[in-house]
Amino acid sequence: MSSGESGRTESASKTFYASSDDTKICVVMVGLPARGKSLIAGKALRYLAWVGISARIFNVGTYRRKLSPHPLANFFDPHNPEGEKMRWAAAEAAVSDMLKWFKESNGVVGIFDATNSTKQRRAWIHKTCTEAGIETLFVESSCDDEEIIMHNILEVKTTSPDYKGQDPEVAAQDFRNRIRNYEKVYETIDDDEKSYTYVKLINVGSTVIINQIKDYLSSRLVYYIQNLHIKPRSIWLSRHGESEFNLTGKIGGDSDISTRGEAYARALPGLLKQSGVPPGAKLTIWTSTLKRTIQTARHLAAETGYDKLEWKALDELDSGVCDGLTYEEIAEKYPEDFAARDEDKYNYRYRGGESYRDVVIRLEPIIMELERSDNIIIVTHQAVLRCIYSYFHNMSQEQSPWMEVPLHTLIKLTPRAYGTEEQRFKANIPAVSTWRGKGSSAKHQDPVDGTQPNH
Ligand SMILES: O=P(O)(O)OC[C@H]1O[C@@](CO)(OP(=O)(O)O)[C@@H](O)[C@@H]1O
Repeated sequence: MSSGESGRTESASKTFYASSDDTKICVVMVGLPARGKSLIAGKALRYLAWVGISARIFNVGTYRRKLSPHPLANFFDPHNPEGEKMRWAAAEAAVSDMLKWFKESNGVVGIFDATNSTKQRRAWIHKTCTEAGIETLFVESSCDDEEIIMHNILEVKTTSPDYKGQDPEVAAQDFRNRIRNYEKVYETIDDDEKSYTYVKLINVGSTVIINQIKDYLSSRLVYYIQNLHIKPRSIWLSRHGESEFNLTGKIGGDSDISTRGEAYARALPGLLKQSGVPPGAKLTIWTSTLKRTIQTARHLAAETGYDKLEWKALDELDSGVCDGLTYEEIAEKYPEDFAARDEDKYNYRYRGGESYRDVVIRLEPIIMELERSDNIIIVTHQAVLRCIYSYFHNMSQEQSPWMEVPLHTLIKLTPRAYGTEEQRFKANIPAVSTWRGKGSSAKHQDPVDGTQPNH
């Protein structure tokens, strides 16, 4: 949009991908138990939700639990007819619900989370989906790293509802026996299935084999999945130190940091250390190309020797014709725009500028790179930080643009098997609050009582 055109709210239904493309995909997870399938499924779901694609997981285990809530390992023995019957019934119920969801809720990506361990089962899913006009993407996760398998057995499976209230040691032993039963019939995806679209992940992220990717959405998904790894690491997020514009309540711009902002920049190396960086860990500093983030990371880079990278994609949301104005001035000059932004902040695009939706789209390569990377500290801006944070915490599009992200605070995120762990470290250096509540055009507002600056 060129500068001067009126700001407008993009249709919320518009997704990241071309709206004319009506591809529907069933992502079929494949793999023995404890191979990280549900972890991959959960991450893919979070990514899809973040880029605005309607997606849902259909976990066959959840359906099976309705028929058999706490089965022992022999339930999964392929020679146990009773168990076999129930497992098929559960798979059929899940597929039937998934097809209904595609049709009635306009779903785009259904993730079919089960072992899908035989060629027969996969052929059935492929045929059922094809008949319904849905493409399939098989994602096989195999793993021969005993340490990873043991970790999955203990950390994930002993917390499964299947073993609720049981001694974790007994549960882990039973779960190992369950795996043995699956191994009796397990067939990896091979040349017999080369007409299928599939991705095979060996030891999550170390080796990837890709076959027959046919459309854009599948290629994005495969690219995302192949970037995943499960090595322990953390991601630190910080806004720049308080800027001269923050002090006067002006938005956007490329101002220097204030004296207090500089104090934060000097405190940042200590704050990062205090947050717990594993000894000898490799860490990279990412900033935007704007002065206030570069100045904030300056001492950190000099004192630690960590590599530093400037990303244009991390620049603050472009506020177009409103750049350099205060919220009060915007409300006065562009009252309709001001109200429209409050009405739907995620989708509202500034005249000649961007919306939060636009920022998410330009941040996609950052997320891909983050998934591939080890420890990263990102020094960026309020709106950009909200978008990145909402990816890790699966925060809704309505909520994320209103989230409070205080200045002079370091956020440490550590991805875990299910969800992201968070710790916050506040530098004891005062700063204004740049948070603004709906309907307000106050220069500085405290999110708690809505009136006080955060000094
Ligand atoms: O979307 P809202 O809530 O307006 O927040 C974004 C604004 O945050 C600010 C501060 O008010 O970012 P920044 O951290 O870069 O200083 C503005 O520059 C930017 O326009």
